[in-house]
Amino acid sequence: MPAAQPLLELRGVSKHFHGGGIFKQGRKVQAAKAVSLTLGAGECLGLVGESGSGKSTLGRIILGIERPETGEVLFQGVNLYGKDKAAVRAVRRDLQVVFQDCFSSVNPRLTAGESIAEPLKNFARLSQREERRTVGELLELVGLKAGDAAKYPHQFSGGQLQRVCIARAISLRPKLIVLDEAVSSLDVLVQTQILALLSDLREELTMSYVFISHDLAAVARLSDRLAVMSAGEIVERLEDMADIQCLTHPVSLALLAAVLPAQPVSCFEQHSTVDNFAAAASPVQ
Ligand SMILES: Nc1ncnc2c1ncn2[C@@H]1O[C@H](COP(=O)(O)OP(=O)(O)OP(=O)(O)O)[C@@H](O)[C@H]1O
Repeated sequence: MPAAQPLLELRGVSKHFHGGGIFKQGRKVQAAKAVSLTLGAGECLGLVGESGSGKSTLGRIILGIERPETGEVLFQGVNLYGKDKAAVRAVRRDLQVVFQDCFSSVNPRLTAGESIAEPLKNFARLSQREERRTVGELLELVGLKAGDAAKYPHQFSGGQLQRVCIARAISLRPKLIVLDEAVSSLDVLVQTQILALLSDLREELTMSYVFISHDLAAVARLSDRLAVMSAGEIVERLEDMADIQCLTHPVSLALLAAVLPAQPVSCFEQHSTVDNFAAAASPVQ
C-alpha cells in the first residue's frame, strides 16, 4: 500500500432496505446515503448517531459483509466488493470486528482458547504448540491469564469475555477493527477498563479502529475523529475530538446533551480537552 493511501476509504456508499411489517411494506429505509470517509493507519474514527441512523449497517459495509448498492469500499487499496477475490482474501485477515454482545459472539461449546484460535486456524499455519503459546500470549495481552484458555464462556464475566473477544479479534494482528457498540453492554467501571485496554492495544499493535457507539462520552475517550450519522447520512464531522464542544448539528447536540455535565461550557467560553469532557461525562470511577 503506498504511504499516501488511506487504510480505509469509502466513496459514495449507499444502501437501503425495505421496511418490514404489515404497516410498513414497501417503506424504503435509507441506511447509508452517499457516505464518503477515510481512515489512516493507527487512527480511531468514532461513528455516533441515534438508534437506526445506519451505524451498524455502515460497520458491516466496512467489514465487507453488507454489499452497498452504490459506491466503493477500499481497504488497503483493495475494493472489498470488487472482482479480485484473491486480493480481497489477502486483506480480509487485516479486518476484524468486536460486537456488543460478547456472549452471542462466541460459541458456548468452545473454550476461550478454541475461540481465540479460530482465526489462527483459518489464516495462520501454526503447529499445535505454537497455537497454544500464541493463545496464551493473547490472553495475557488482554489482561487475562494463559490458563483461562481452558475456560468456557459461561465461566467468564461480561467484561472478561469481551477481553476474550478482543483477544480473538487481535489474534492475526489486524490493521483495522470495527468496534460495534463493543463496550455498550458493560457497566461503567468495566467499560473504562476495556476502553483503556483498547487504547493500549491500538498503540502497541498500531491498529486503527472504527468505533461505533451511541455513547458520545465513550467515543470521546478513544477516538481521534468523529462522524455523526442521521438517517444514513454523515451530518457532521470533527477532525479533532478536542473540538467536541463545537458540535452544531441538532443530532450531535442531542447526543452531547445526553452525556454533558449539568452546566456545559460553550465552545467560545472554554475550549475543553477531550479528557475534561470524557471525565465530566462519565461517573467517578
Ligand atoms: N437487514 C435489514 N433489513 C431491513 N432493514 C434493516 C436491515 N438492517 C438494518 N435495517 C434498517 O436500517 C436502518 C439502520 O439500521 P442500523 O442497524 O444500521 O442502525 P444503527 O444506527 O446501528 O442502530 P442501533 O444503534 O439501534 O443499532 C434501520 O432503520 C434498520 O431497521
